[in-house]
Amino acid sequence: MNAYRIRKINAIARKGLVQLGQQFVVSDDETDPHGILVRSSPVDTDDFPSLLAVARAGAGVNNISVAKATERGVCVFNTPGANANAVVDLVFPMIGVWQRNIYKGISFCQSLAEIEADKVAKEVERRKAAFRGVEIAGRTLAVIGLGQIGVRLANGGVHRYMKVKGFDPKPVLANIHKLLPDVQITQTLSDAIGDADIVSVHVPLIDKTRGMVNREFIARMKPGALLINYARGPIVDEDAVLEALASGQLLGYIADFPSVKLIGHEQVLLTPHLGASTTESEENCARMAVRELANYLMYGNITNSVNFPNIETIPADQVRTRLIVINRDVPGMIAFITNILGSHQINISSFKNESNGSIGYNIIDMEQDVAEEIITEIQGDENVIRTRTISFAR
Ligand SMILES: NC(=O)c1ccc[n+]([C@@H]2O[C@H](COP(=O)([O-])OP(=O)(O)OC[C@H]3O[C@@H](n4cnc5c(N)ncnc54)[C@H](O)[C@@H]3O)[C@@H](O)[C@H]2O)c1
Ligand SMILES: O=C(O)CC[C@@H](O)C(=O)O
Repeated sequence: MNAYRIRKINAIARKGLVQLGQQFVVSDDETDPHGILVRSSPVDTDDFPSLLAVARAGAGVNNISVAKATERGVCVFNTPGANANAVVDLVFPMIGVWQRNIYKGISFCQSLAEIEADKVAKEVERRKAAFRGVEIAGRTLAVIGLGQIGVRLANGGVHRYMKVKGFDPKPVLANIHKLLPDVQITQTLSDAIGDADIVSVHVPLIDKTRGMVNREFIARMKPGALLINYARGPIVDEDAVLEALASGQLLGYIADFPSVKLIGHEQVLLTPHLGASTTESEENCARMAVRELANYLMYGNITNSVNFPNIETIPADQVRTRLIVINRDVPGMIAFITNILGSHQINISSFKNESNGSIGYNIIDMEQDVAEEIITEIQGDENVIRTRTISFAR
């Protein structure tokens, strides 16, 4: 087999890239890749004719044309949890920076460079009352979105002696099992945010969450609360935030997504999309994304896809051909595929099928070569999105 061509978009940590063996050629400017490794840059999967898969080294996939990818049988991966510690590790310090007026205190200290050395200590004691803050212990934290980040943040709040509430309309059970018992899961959004001093949003950017934090959302919050957005900029309606800051409904807004409207506002603290920017997180994401992509390209196996079901099977020694069939999940597809193979006297040594409710994914192993016409016959069905054969030269 010729090498798989990988296009690397954005900086992907070396500790991940080195996992790619000689079967892969990685470059920043490949125009017709089989696989793409990306972080936050936009990817239109229709731009790449031979594309089989995109691996997002990170959580959010709003920068990738997932719907188009699904229609073309292109698998999209992300790396759940790989950068969650990094985000939580930043949100709590940022709450402290706000609640304790640290950013104002730091710039005050810098201004002391201008005065005489023997007056510095006296000036510090004279002026420090202006930067007195409030503690987070005892305050109520509402976490919206109890996923990989939300659960860690909620538990972190408990460890900081906060009263913690969490809301998620469709949580993943495995995440909920990791919540500390002291976290109160609410049935409604209002129950979570109604009396919270701090509301932190950790949901993906999808159609339903775009502009989710709007005037109505903010009106349901406790007056004078702090709003935090380390999820995505467009989840929050910035005009609504600015109005609420002016009226006192919100005391402050902390976000990872600077915009012209927010920059320079004295009740807004901004970081430059730094949530996942730690050495550990970048390495975790890169390792995970590379493993997912390589396993898909070499074997058709799927772990952590956002548009295809998880499926994994190791080819037995005697297998020569692995046929992958990606189809719309309608009745009769398995019978359709096996009937065609059977009618050509092809013996199937292993057949594995998984569905995510809309896409069916089949891995069919055979101990012989399969003629191109047979694949074309399968591909001819209107519900077959894509076929692919992987040959194992033994
Ligand atoms: N600032 C950064 O650098 C950074 C880093 C990592 C992730 N993120 C963003 O944070 C998001 C969450 O990351 P994660 O790893 O926790 O993802 P996740 O998929 O583990 O969790 C997201 C959770 O949000 C829930 N959810 C969806 N719609 C909701 C709604 N309307 N109300 C409440 N909950 C809702 C989902 O059910 C899920 O449990 C990502 O999609 C990404 O956009 C940003
Ligand atoms: O790659 C990054 O630096 C940010 C990643 C983050 O936004 C995510 O969604 O995981």
